[in-house]
Amino acid sequence: MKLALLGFGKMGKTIEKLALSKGHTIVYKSMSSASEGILTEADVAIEFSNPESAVSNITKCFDQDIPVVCGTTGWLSDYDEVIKLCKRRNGSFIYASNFSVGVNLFFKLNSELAKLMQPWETYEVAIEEIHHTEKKDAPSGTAITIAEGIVPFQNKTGWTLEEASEEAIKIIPKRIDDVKGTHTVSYTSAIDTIKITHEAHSRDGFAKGAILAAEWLQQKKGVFTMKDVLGI
Ligand SMILES: NC(=O)C1=CN([C@@H]2O[C@H](COP(=O)(O)OP(=O)(O)OC[C@H]3O[C@@H](n4cnc5c(N)ncnc54)[C@H](O)[C@@H]3O)[C@@H](O)[C@H]2O)C=CC1
Ligand SMILES: O=C(O)C1=N[C@H](C(=O)O)C[C@H](O)C1
Repeated sequence: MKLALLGFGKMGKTIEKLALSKGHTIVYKSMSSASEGILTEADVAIEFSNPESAVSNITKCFDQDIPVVCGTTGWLSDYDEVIKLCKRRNGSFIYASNFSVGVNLFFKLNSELAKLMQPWETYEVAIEEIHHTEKKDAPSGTAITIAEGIVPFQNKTGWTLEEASEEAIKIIPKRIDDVKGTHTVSYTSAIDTIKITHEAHSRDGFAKGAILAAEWLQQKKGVFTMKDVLGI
């Protein structure tokens, strides 16, 4: 498969390494205004840039009829517009706040736990996310997806970075050195705490999942998620 990498930082470089080892080729790379290669030669584009650049990069791919796998977080206020555009252009698109298989299994576990905890009202749910100090957005996209998985079962309507309320789940973002990504969901009562944690040991899981999504998306039309890719 011929890949375009839109964004060539920590994730772009990890994806390049693992894609080459699977026999794929990189025909285009972009780092802000600088780019090398020809975008239209790509079978699929993988977009990991920053919250300000994601929408214009995705649009550029739709304009040139190139399927897009997007992992950039922090741009979701524009998600509905991007989906409408994808449908208008008959494009191909997958966004995931986290492409790692482990985190996608964790999302399922999180929803199951939220369902199990539903009748036990003395427990207060909270989410903690820890990432490296270069991370631009807070809370992490993954923490937002985790909150969305809890909301239907815990009589909440959303999340907050402030104090927890009747309606909102508290998310606590922490930034520490080179932490790759650790997410913990806790249910705390006066008596005890129940916790589940996913801890990424490297960026390889995110990159492998994004490549798997690109392989899956090639030749397909429409808007998909990692649930479609993994069949879970
Ligand atoms: N969905 C997932 O599984 C994961 C998502 N992420 C997200 O991916 C994004 C990138 O993460 P990192 O690679 O760690 O960041 P990074 O800061 O190391 O790399 C971003 C790169 O994008 C480049 N860039 C800036 N403007 C650009 C533009 N207009 N077009 C193309 N490239 C541009 C920068 O020069 C930089 O090299 C972040 O939003 C992060 O939260 C990170 C890891 C996993
Ligand atoms: O910026 C990162 O590094 C990560 N970002 C994603 C997020 O915001 O959830 C995924 C992963 O946790 C690493």
